[in-house]
Amino acid sequence: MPFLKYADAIYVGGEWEKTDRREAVINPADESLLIEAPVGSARQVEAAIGAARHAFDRSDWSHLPVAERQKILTRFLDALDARKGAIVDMIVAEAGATRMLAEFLQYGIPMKHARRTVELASRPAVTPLPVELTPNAQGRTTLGTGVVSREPVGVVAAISPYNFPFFLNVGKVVPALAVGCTVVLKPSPYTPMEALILGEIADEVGLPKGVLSIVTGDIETGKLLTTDPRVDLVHFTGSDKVGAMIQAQAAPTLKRIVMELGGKSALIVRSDADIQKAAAAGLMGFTTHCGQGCALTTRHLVHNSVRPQFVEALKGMLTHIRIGNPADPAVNYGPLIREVARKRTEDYVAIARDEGATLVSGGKRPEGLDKGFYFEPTLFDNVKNDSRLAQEEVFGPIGAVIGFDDDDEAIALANASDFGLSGAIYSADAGQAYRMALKIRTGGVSINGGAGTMQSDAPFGGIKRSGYGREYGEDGLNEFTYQKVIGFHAE
Ligand SMILES: NC(=O)c1ccc[n+]([C@@H]2O[C@H](COP(=O)([O-])OP(=O)(O)OC[C@H]3O[C@@H](n4cnc5c(N)ncnc54)[C@H](O)[C@@H]3O)[C@@H](O)[C@H]2O)c1
Ligand SMILES: C[N+](C)(C)CC=O
Repeated sequence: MPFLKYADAIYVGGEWEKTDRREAVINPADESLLIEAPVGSARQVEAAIGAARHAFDRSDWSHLPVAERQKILTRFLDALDARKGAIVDMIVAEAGATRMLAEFLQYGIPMKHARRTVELASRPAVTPLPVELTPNAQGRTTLGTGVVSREPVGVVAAISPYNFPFFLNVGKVVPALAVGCTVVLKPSPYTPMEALILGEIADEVGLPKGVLSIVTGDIETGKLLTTDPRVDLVHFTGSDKVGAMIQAQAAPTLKRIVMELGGKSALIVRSDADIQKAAAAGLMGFTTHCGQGCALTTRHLVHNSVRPQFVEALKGMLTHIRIGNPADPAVNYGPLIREVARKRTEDYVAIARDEGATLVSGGKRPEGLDKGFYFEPTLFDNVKNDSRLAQEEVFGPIGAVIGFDDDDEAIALANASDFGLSGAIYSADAGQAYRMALKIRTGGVSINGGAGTMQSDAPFGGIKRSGYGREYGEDGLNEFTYQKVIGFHAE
């Protein structure tokens, strides 16, 4: 399938450069070869950083009037929309997302966020300080005032994971460029195409050379980007384990970092909840993208009085799952990304059984699907919150049902996690759900199916091992800036 114009080259400083190394990228649905993707060399990665540094320091991008950057970025987003069909096909083939997920969540939402980000870039970048009268050394009063100016932080190394590749690449590149930063983007080696296509679009719309480079590779490329003194900010999305490595790698050069990491979020179902709606949310919480979502609610905390109904309802809904090749529009549940992820999920089934949890449904490779990295949606009941299944991020399709007896216990269980990314509450008493949401230590909580952090103006991010910093909305934009005070003096 000819997804890319330059499938054998990476985008360095505005030029397409062939690489010495190539690595196979396979389709997780059938293990077929998609492309022999280019892998950047250390020299090429260093050249991309150099080009970004030069483009930033020359200042013609960061000092452009914001309206000019907005025009270029709107052309950039329009050009992406013109290739939407091909990009959606790419996400289906490379990330294994079902067609519907690829179209609406993996493509549609980030494009909506990106257009809003471009609009928000014209927020006032300079705000006045109030006038202040201060006695000086001679006892005379001086007039203190000035402005606070938001400046682009500089060169950004954007590092993204495989599960929502287009979403997260666009979510890093667009706000960084909108405020005047320059960017070197490194995607996951499993999903390089959703990044390389951004280079083609940059070329097409005439983004100045060096403002955006796309380099490919894995750990070595990532290490170069996070240790090079010419990089000012690392904007990382991925696992907490790699996040911790990056924090250490970036420490000697004291880089700023934004970390969007993993989660083990709780769905709380109160006794007065609409059980059908809560079970539908529970289903989405571990089956969406085969469980490969950071903000999914994989821990289902259910009031013991309604737990049997919840589990039954969920079990019934699982019968509507159509597993198969996600390119087929009738399929609503695809594969995991690689065999290592499939095997890890299988291992957690064994761990959960050893821990005494009750297997309700799933637990193995689906029959008749021997090629591809498929795993049945798997539900466990009677899970203990301090078990490994409840505490560790599986990043595969396993839901864990845990009982509780009152709201305080539900809040305590939700918070008894090293992660703190998202959460959800179902209850007929929205006021009580809101009071509970205020006590839950995560970056966001959705009540009765509210859009929560998936809105374009809502800051997205976590606390604890889910990371720090925010994406999207004004706070997301501000992560790519620093504040400078310019003071005036008048006698
Ligand atoms: N919070 C969020 O917004 C969010 C969104 C999507 C995924 N995630 C998380 O991402 C993880 C799944 O994605 P993954 O398996 O691709 O993550 P990962 O952490 O294994 O890899 C992420 C990226 O880091 C790179 N990398 C690996 N080692 C590196 C190093 N030492 N230095 C620099 N870069 C390095 C990888 O090549 C990849 O591009 C899950 O934990 C998931 O929760 C978080
Ligand atoms: C990108 N997002 C937040 C939709 C899903 C994370 O894996």
